[in-house]
Amino acid sequence: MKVVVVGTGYVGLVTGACLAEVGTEVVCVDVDAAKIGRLEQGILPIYEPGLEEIVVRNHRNGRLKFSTSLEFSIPGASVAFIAVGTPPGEDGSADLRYVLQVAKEIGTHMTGPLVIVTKSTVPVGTAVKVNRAVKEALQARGAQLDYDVASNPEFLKEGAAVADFMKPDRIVVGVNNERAAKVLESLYAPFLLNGHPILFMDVASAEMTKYAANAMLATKISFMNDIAGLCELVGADVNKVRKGIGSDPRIGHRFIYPGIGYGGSCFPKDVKALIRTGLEYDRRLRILEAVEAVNDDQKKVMFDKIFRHFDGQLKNKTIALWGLSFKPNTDDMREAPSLVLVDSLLEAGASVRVFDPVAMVEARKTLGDHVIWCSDLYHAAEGADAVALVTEWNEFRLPDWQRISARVLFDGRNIYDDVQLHKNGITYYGIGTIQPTLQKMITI
Ligand SMILES: NC(=O)c1ccc[n+]([C@@H]2O[C@H](COP(=O)([O-])OP(=O)(O)OC[C@H]3O[C@@H](n4cnc5c(N)ncnc54)[C@H](O)[C@@H]3O)[C@@H](O)[C@H]2O)c1
Ligand SMILES: O=c1ccn([C@@H]2O[C@H](COP(=O)(O)OP(=O)(O)O[C@H]3O[C@H](CO)[C@@H](O)[C@H](O)[C@H]3O)[C@@H](O)[C@H]2O)c(=O)[nH]1
Repeated sequence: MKVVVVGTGYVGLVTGACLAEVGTEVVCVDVDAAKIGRLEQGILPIYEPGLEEIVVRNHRNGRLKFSTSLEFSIPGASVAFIAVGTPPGEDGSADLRYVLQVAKEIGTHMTGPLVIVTKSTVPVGTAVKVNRAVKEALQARGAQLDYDVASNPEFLKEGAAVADFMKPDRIVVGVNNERAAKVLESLYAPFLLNGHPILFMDVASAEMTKYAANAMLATKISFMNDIAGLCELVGADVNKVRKGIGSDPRIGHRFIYPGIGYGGSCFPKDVKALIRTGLEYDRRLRILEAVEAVNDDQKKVMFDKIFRHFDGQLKNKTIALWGLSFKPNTDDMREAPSLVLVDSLLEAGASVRVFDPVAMVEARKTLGDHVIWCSDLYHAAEGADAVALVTEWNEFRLPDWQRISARVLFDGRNIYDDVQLHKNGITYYGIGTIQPTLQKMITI
């Protein structure tokens, strides 16, 4: 089977490479000619563990091709995935212009029967718009070709994208007829060997499933961040509370880690878009409004702790940041909480030294020369008054504290052991853990 994937970002490139890996003939198409040129040479536009290997291997063996031309790529394809961005518009709604542009191009260039699949995250009703755009483009050229429009939202996580795609918990497919279902079932058959299901449903439900999944995960995180804030006030330790509640299988251990707020290209924008869809139907999604508000506040929590610790005097203070990306194992800086923290620190007059294992090139595009770029965690900590752990990269987990002169540590992801840090003479602030002032009171 031949497949065209339009858009070679996180989703499109991973989809194309993983489909090629199991034997499908794939052409990945993108308007960004420089990106396509680099991909042809085996240079990837993003850092994603395991991706380079399968891209290069399948490109070499000829199953994975790259092109800037949908016109030349689409003949002979049975499936066309639309995997372009759906960034938030000014009112928070998903901007569908790229999706509909691609739909129009597909209608303009398709030459035979085709299943057109939206893989981008799109609000309910988008498949209808895609259908209309394809139909109009076909009519404009006087062509009559069979096609179906299906919805197949993607659930991969950045940093684990290849593993998530190769071994999905489930594959959700929204279809209008049996014909499209059969094509997609055979395309995905190699990924279902681990027993996880392909869930067929109507198109609107598939589109909604994606937003509901991300909204639920974001809700779990904001809920825990709210509880973490209360833990600090009452003198409880959220790490213990997390284990205590996670052990109930109805709650589960995953996605209940407090931190400095969720970031990335999905949760913030998808929560916004779902709230917006609610408003279009005159229905306020009050839980999600709170989820978003809690997250906005959570991104400021670490700065507030630093500010209070230094009695509001951050001029002439140097703060070292460990990690910049919105989560480990990615260089994605979209909506990264580190950006909010850096802004606040600079505004308060602090100087900021930063190190991230892979996101520095990407981060430099936003932070420029406003921070001091360092070569590793120890270099970042050199001469710093405090260290702030922002992203829980593995290489930050076991530092040699003897090499760190700063006597205060702000742990934005609760990865360190406060007792061990105290032994090393370091004052420790976690998120939702027992704070130093209260620790002293408890000791007294
Ligand atoms: N990033 C994720 O982890 C993730 C996971 C699941 C779903 N999604 C959703 O998938 C979609 C894509 O996300 P992403 O992070 O891969 O986006 P991205 O911004 O990384 O990549 C989008 C790509 O589409 C290309 N493009 C734009 N218009 C085009 C056109 N007309 N023709 C060809 N190419 C075009 C861009 O050049 C870019 O390379 C979004 O809707 C997103 O919400 C993302
Ligand atoms: O317990 C947790 C889990 C995550 N996070 C934060 O939440 C954000 C998102 O993390 P994660 O979900 O792991 O990464 P994404 O790549 O954004 O993946 C989410 O967004 C994708 C795009 O829609 C979906 O496909 C995935 O299923 C969904 O997990 C990051 O800032 C994390 O630090 C927490 O604060 N606490």
